[in-house]
Amino acid sequence: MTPALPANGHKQAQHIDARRRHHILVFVSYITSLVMFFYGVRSLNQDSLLLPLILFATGGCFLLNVLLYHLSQQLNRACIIEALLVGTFVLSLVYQGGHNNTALYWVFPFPAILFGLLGVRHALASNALLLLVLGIMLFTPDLILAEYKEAESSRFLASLVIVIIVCWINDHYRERSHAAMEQLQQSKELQANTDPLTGLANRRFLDSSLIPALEQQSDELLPLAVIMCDLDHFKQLNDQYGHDVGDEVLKAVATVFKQNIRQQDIACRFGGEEFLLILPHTNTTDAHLVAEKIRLQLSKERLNAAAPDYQLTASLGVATCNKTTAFYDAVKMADQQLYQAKHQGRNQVCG
Ligand SMILES: Nc1nc2c(ncn2[C@@H]2O[C@H](COP(=O)(O)OP(=O)(O)OP(=O)(O)O)[C@@H](O)[C@H]2O)c(=O)[nH]1
Repeated sequence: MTPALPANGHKQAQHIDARRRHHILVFVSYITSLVMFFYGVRSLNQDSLLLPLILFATGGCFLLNVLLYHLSQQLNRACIIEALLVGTFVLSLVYQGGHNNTALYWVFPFPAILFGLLGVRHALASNALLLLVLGIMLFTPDLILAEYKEAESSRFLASLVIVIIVCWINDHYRERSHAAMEQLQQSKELQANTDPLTGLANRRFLDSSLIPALEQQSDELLPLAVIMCDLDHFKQLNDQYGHDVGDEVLKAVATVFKQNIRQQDIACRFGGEEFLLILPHTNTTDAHLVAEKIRLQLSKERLNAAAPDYQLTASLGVATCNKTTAFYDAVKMADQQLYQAKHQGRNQVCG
């Protein structure tokens, strides 16, 4: 298996994006309710109570939504409710006309707010819907209380379309550039964690990905078995047939690992001709069986053409780790078992 485990960069990017939406939600909620209450009080001396009612009710809803969000931390739900409130407020304000018929001026910030709260696709759809309903309201004067001049309505709608398109282009390319940067970061991380010769994980992978994963998902990974595997008399192969043949054998060994471990297991090139197999949710007995199977498969590898006199074998040491913090202790133990296997004559499994 090639290194994969947790995508740290992806999680970090998601966290930053959630902070962005959090700040938009909180800012819009408090500032909108403040403005609503201010204009609500100012419009109390009008003949009709409709405007103060719209302003107080919407201000109250914005405030309630943000308070519920602070309690529940349900960002998605709060953003959807906020978007619905924004839509309802815009439509009711345009319907009524607002203070001195200034309702249309207040509509302009809302396309950007919808993009900030909902993400590009949903924001584009809701802005299009808002635009459609506003268009119907403005060009069917009988439907609304307020009176807008035709020239005012058409220019308002034209400039609103421009605002929506600019917001859409901006957010679309912001999302795309973030996705491209994240992909680049992930491929760099993968490259840094991969041994170029065998394509297996390298030692850096253990610290950068496995240890954090062990801390975050210990229930899914523990007990974790480790198998340390070292090829026997590899120096002799190099000396007799050259480094290139040695490299080909290392690649063949990596293939044997990939073919004999599960999807969730990790094969890591630990040193020159030393490999570490990491088997999540595996006890010592099962790990021993896997080690034995791999030992047998390696000894069956035929290198006749490349190295006719060399019989590939390996010595393996097995240990298990039951605690997140004890991973390197288990590696050390597996290494001691490997030393024991070498000492007892090689081509065997200990531990
Ligand atoms: N071809 C090749 N050889 C490597 C690579 N990395 C390490 N080696 C060789 O692996 C050999 C390891 O030799 P030793 O540590 O003496 O071990 P050994 O000959 O396998 O003997 P035992 O482990 O005791 O059975 C050395 O000759 C290293 O040069 C590599 O990337 N490619």
